[in-house]
Amino acid sequence: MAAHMKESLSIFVLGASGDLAKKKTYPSLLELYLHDHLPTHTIIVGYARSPKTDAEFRASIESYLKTDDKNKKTQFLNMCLYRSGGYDSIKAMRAVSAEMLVLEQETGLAVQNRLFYFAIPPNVFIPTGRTVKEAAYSTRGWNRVVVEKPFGHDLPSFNEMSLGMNAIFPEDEIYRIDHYLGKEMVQNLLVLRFANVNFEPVWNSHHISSVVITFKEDIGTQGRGGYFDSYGIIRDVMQNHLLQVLSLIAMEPPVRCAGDNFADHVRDEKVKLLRCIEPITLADTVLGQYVGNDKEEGYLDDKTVPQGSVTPTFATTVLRIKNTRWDGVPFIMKAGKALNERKAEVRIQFKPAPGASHMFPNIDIPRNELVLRLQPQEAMYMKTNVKSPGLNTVAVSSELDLTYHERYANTHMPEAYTRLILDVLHGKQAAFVRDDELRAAWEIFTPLLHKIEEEKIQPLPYAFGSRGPPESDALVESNGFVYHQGDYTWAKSRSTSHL
Ligand SMILES: NC(=O)C1=CN([C@@H]2O[C@H](COP(=O)(O)OP(=O)(O)OC[C@H]3O[C@@H](n4cnc5c(N)ncnc54)[C@H](OP(=O)(O)O)[C@@H]3O)[C@@H](O)[C@H]2O)C=CC1
Ligand SMILES: O=C1O[C@H](COP(=O)(O)O)[C@@H](O)[C@H](O)[C@H]1O
Repeated sequence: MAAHMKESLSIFVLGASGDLAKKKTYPSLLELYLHDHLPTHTIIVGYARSPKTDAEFRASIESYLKTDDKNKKTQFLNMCLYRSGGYDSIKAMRAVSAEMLVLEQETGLAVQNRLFYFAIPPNVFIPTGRTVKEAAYSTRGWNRVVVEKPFGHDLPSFNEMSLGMNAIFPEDEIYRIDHYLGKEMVQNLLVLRFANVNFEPVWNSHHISSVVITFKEDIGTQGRGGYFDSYGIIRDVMQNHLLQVLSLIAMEPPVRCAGDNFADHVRDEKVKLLRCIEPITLADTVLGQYVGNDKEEGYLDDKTVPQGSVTPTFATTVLRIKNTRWDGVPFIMKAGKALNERKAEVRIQFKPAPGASHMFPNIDIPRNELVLRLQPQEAMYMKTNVKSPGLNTVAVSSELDLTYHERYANTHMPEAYTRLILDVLHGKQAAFVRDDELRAAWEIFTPLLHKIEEEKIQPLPYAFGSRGPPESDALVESNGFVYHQGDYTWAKSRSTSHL
């Protein structure tokens, strides 16, 4: 019998009535179901405070479940139950657990695994954790708990949460999701760096002049300003998603990148790297907040944002890694909402080719850049200088280009959450964040966050739909990034630029 038929699985989605559950958790569970990654005997029980019948709950998630296969969608919805109760109610949770036990026992399978997905706000993690542990843990299989950010607000609050969670669950049962670790290009980083001969020799301060990690959204807070305002862009994406990407770009080679028990090899290297990063300073940071125009409202126009808020919706900051490989190479993070485009990318800019300016006098030769575009449309391209084809002898900036949707046109690209939930089912922790990683991450960001908040630093205004405050480009430029003003355009548009 295949392994996934020998064990039953009960998935408890705590906070099932909320936004995250609807938009991410259930659609990813459906994706796993459609691709036959859920055990044959799977039950999904949603749990939250609001009372709803199964039918009402199914109706509330139905429109978020995207598939053309109506039969499968109905079958999936029939697997989804819903029960209500308080997050600290042992009695209510026990009743749900007893009901699940009956269904598990009906399968006749001896191994009964349980996954608890915490799609709930962090202030109820600990009471929920206690309730689940006491009232719903399986005694006949594994138990795994998936938790979502934010993992604290700063170092002291993280330490408090970590103490509370660690008193309930051992580390190998906790899966802290950072969904950026589930993105295709992020998952690709280990293979790209360590399974190729060409990158590792130049992956250091001798050849790389700067690394820019960019996150841009072209929408504002859209009524979610209440949540966003107490976090700001630094906590929302930099301290977690972008720092995870940075860690994988910059860490030393792990002992193993695949096979059994490799998770801690990778996570050990990430922690080691994070501990070499100096706390960020305000002098190395530009903060911005978007203002509206005739079409779009500004941040302060969002009714859910407190009047006069100085929360940054944009930030550029420089991280300095003090180790043998990277000393002197600025790692620049840029992130913002309400900008000119939606994009997440890593841009590794190389130093000028030695002697090139002497050999090609009066020619402005752009820097080589390796660009890893995480979204939209995954791509990896190396901006490379070549002679223009034909009789002409001028140089052109071109690219060695791997565009995923062209090269892997028929490959299914799962959602980040889908890959990560599948890893949980397989007990793989490499793409989840360990407790000590988070502590090291907060150590880098907390002094800056406290300074911004204590001194109420006023962010610079930038227009909705712009590239952010111009002071950001000045900071990036002063850290050695060279923006080539030429007219390079991607070959797709069938034009090239002459140097
Ligand atoms: N396979 C593919 O899909 C490929 C696509 N392309 C496309 O071709 C286009 C050009 O690519 P590329 O040259 O890599 O990217 P861009 O020209 O968009 O950006 C280059 C870098 O310069 C920064 N920048 C942009 N404008 C300025 C400015 N005025 N001052 C200072 N810095 C600036 C950008 O920052 P910021 O992001 O903050 O604006 C970015 O870091 C892009 O649309 C790219 O997606 C190229 C190659 C392959
Ligand atoms: O965690 C978050 O991420 C999203 C961006 O995720 P993406 O996969 O669409 O890039 C961001 O919009 C949100 O503010 C933040 O909390």
